[in-house]
Amino acid sequence: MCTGIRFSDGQGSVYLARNLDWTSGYGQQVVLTPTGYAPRSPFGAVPGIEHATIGMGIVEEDTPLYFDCGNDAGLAVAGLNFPGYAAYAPGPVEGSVNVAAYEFPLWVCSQFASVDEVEAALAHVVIVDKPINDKYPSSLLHWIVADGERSIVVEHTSEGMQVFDDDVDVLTNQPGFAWHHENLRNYLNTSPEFPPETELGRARLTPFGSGSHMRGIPGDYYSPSRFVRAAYVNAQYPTKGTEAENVSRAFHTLQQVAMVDGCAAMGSGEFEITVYTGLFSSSTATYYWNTYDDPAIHSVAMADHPVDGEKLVLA
Ligand SMILES: C[C@H](CCC(=O)NCCS(=O)(=O)O)[C@H]1CC[C@H]2[C@@H]3[C@H](O)C[C@@H]4C[C@H](O)CC[C@]4(C)[C@H]3C[C@H](O)[C@]12C
Repeated sequence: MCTGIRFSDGQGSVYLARNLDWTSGYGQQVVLTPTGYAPRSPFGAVPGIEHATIGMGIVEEDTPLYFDCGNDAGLAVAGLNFPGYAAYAPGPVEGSVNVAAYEFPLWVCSQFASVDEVEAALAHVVIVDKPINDKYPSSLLHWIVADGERSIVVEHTSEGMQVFDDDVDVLTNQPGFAWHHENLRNYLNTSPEFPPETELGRARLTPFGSGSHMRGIPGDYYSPSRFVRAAYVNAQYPTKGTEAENVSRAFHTLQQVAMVDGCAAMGSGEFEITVYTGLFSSSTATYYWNTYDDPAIHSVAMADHPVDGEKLVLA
């Protein structure tokens, strides 16, 4: 499973963070796509790199396959599993902008500067089941796209393209975003408040301590439960101004929905873990991450490398 969250520093910067939950990694590393790089876009959706992009991914056929990334204009995107719902066009559709599923994050970050721009462009987009090669068939995903103002969720299903305003700035896995959003109405009773002394019959009852009104927030790893828990924590977290505070915020929030070895098996019997937690900060154009086995937070800033080169940079 995976969880993505977006928040801002209140000064126009975006922080987009995600847990990548799976049984093992794909050999992913931080990849910087500079503006001089010449993409090989199967249907021409990514003719060139307008915005330098940094994020976590792998490189195949000299092409960055991003799991999540952000750009020099303060726009970011993350892809999360959506099997059973995601459905892509079997081939390119004439008259549309045809984006191969694997290049969707690069298309977003290399071409656009804001969520509004992406949303407008999506009206003409078809996502195509065009794998990069035989080794990596198209993944069935949905995406959260975020900037300093807001986020949207992009789902391409048998109904076609659907775009949702994500007013809670969270995404997990199945079912679709609309279901998760409706499900939040089951948790209207939850709040961070400290309850007053209450009378029950002749008894006067006081809380054991803080957290009493959080009871009911689900604690398990199931996708609907992680959505509710991440939405609660992300919404209640106070706005923070500094980079250090916001990095801390992202990792603490995603720790709430991180998967621990041995607790949740997939159909194969293998256990899911949070392989890595990644964060893009537009405030400093920096990608931060840690892994299951190395919880120390590492970072690479765009400024650490030339952003106008021709070659992909593996940081
Ligand atoms: C497995 C990852 C999603 C994790 C997740 O959401 N798990 C949910 C588990 S469950 O179903 O809900 O149980 C996804 C996210 C991004 C994906 C990768 C990116 O899309 C980049 C390439 C795309 C290629 O087509 C396939 C390999 C790949 C390298 C993908 C492998 C895999 O599907 C990734 C790593």
